[in-house]
Amino acid sequence: MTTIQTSNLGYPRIGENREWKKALEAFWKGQIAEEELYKQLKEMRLSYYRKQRDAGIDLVPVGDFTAYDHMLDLSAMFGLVPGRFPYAGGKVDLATYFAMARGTKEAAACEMTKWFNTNYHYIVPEIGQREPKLTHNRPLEAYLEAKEELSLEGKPVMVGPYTFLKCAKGYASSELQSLLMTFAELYGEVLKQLEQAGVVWVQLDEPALVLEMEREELVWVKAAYERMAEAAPGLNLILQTYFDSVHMPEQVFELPVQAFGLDFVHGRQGNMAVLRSRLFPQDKKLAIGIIDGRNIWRSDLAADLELLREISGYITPDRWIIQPSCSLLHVPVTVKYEQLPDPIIQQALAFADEKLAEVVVLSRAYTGNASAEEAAFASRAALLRLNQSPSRRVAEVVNQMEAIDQLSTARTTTFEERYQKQLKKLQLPPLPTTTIGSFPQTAEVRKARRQWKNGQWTEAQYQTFIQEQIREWVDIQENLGLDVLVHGEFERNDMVEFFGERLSGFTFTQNGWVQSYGSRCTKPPIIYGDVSHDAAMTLQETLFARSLTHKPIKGMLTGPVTILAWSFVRNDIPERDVAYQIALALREEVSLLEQSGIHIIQVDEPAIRELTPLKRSEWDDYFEWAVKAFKLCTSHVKDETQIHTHMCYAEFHQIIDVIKALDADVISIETSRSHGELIHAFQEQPYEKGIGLGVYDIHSPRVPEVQEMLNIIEESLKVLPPDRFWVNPDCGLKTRNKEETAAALSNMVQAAKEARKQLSVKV
Ligand SMILES: Nc1nc2c(c(=O)[nH]1)N[C@@H](CNc1ccc(C(=O)N[C@@H](CCC(=O)N[C@@H](CCC(=O)N[C@@H](CCC(=O)O)C(=O)O)C(=O)O)C(=O)O)cc1)CN2
Ligand code: MET
Ligand SMILES: [Zn+2]
Repeated sequence: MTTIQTSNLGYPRIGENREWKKALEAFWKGQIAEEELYKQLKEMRLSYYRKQRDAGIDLVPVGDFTAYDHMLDLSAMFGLVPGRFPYAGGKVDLATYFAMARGTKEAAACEMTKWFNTNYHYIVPEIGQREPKLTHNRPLEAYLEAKEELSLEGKPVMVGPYTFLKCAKGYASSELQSLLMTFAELYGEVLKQLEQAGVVWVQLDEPALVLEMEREELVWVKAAYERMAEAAPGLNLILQTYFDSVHMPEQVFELPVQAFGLDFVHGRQGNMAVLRSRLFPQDKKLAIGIIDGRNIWRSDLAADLELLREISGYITPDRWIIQPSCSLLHVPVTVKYEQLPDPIIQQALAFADEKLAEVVVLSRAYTGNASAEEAAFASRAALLRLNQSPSRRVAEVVNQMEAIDQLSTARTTTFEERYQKQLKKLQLPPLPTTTIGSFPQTAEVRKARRQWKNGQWTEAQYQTFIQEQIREWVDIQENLGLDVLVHGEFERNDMVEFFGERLSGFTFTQNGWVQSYGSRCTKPPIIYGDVSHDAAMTLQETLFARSLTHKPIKGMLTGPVTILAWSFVRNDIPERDVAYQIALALREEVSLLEQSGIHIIQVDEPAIRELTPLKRSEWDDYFEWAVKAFKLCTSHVKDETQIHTHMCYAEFHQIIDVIKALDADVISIETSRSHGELIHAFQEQPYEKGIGLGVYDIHSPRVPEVQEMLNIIEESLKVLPPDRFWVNPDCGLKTRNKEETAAALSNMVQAAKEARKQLSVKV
């Protein structure tokens, strides 16, 4: 039998010990120079290539590595520098590149948004401000470097023109067709140069082809790909889709490329149906995404072998490329240094490096290699041990879940009625000001936590330290004149990991970091078993804050859907059931806060939009359980208790109905980077409950002027009810420093006061 080609779609940038993050942040702080940054980045890049090659991967991706984000790399390569940044043309320099990502004093950063249904955020390309041009050939540089330094025949990777444009903003949908042709020329030039350099395979990522697109668009996509194929007729193109099954397979398979990459993990049902209907063209290669690039569990390789056997009935193995389902960007680097408390869980894990090993084992096992076959059965045994582990099932939780329909999922009074009662109790001014929860997680705070976790600090020392932080920031908030205060979340390493650490059913890695945006990483907890509430999680800090002030303190919880979305989740039961389990646990925490006299409780659900299925036809089912989960933990409170929620990075206009269905008394949403679009949405669909539109971007170190925020408030009040409008930043302030935060909040309170004056004049 022939050997089967193996491939990888993309490798994590951050490094085994987050070297990448550390290098970038050192550069931004001025601790290392540009040259040193480049040197370190190059070392990392080459070491990742070596690792992948040594693992036995035939097609090692090049060009996926970045200094911030792969979409921003494309914008820069095409000279798409927004007009507000100075730019003289030519290759975009590093300062401009980072300015687009992070903003400067003079110019606001580019918008950042979720990459499909992941917790990765990309920098949104802005079309129409500067003429697109090919300023340099980035994939070519990466290819040549790998060839020269390592004699590696790399596979250049980039997002394809359709997905690039679908993820961009600044143009009307009527312009898509002509833009596709403009970009086809530019991509064509890139590909031509790659062909001339001797490149064999190029991967063009087109995850947007899994969305339910218009048929017409695919006609345009075809024209664009024909143009690109003409430019580089000798090149082999892999059209790569992921995160779900291709939407219009018949049309997609007509595109002039040499291979199609399909996701057989997250789009298994749809993509297998495509193969079974014999739609896959026999003269193309099939890149089989079979190892899950989105979760950390080992693959059941014995089951994968069975699937491959079925696939061989539709397309012969000499035409296969075996690979992960998507880029490994979404999983941590290696299990090698992990020591989880439960060996059964430890043995069931596979991060990026282990997944590449799985890809190779699978291709060898399929072609009859005995030790690979053995390894395939060992993986099944490891997963079986996990599934049968008694820690997975907790009788009490099972019983609770069975009785779940008896619990309330709706508040007893209408919004109008209870909001009046709440206002009376809370005595707030019009346009009340608040924040989203977290205050700066300074180096000092992180160091304190590390010392406590290492045992260098006692529990008491750490608690005292946290109390000092809370005290300092309650004072600051009072002095600034904010209306609803928070304790600041200093005790939390992360809004999800923190709750995971206090609930049952979760376990943790030491170093399982994943990039979320730019240099920011998260360490998603692992939900391996039934989830339940053990003891109060937030009472101590919240009540301490309350003891320091007469102003209302808002209790802060992370919602069930977000805890689910930002954890690595067991896959032996439906996600919905895990969400309900978390909801039941949070319901208890909400009760504890309420019983302790906390009258405002915020349950953050920033990930509710992220988890929506990519196919709209599956939305209703998802929203039904997502909304139910939220209501399970919030609807049982008294009328006087005000429930807040918060969301960020969402295309809210698509989910306003869902936001309404949550029935939260107040919602705060991020808007500053995409304000206009949202205002427009509220014009069309009025929103009647309490709402705070973020008046400033917290992801940028830039301190906004009073007038800017006043403008946003004024604009918002044209479409939203002034008696229910709140003033707040876009999101939590944990990534900012103290000075920026205090200065920005001071301006925000000022802006709210100005707006109140204008309001009283009008009234
Ligand atoms: N899970 C999650 N997803 C999210 C968000 C979020 O808040 N959480 N927000 C949105 C945006 N994404 C974000 C993701 C990460 C961060 C972030 O601030 N991450 C921190 C890490 C946070 C953390 O877990 N910190 C830990 C560990 C910190 C750490 O690195 N400690 C050092 C030591 C530090 C020292 O001694 O100074 C070490 O272990 O080596 C802690 O505080 O305890 C970072 O990358 O810098 C912010 C936003 C969307 N998705
Ligand atoms: N309460 C959280 C915070 O302020 C909400 C963040 S949403 C990503 O950090
Ligand atoms: Zn947020």
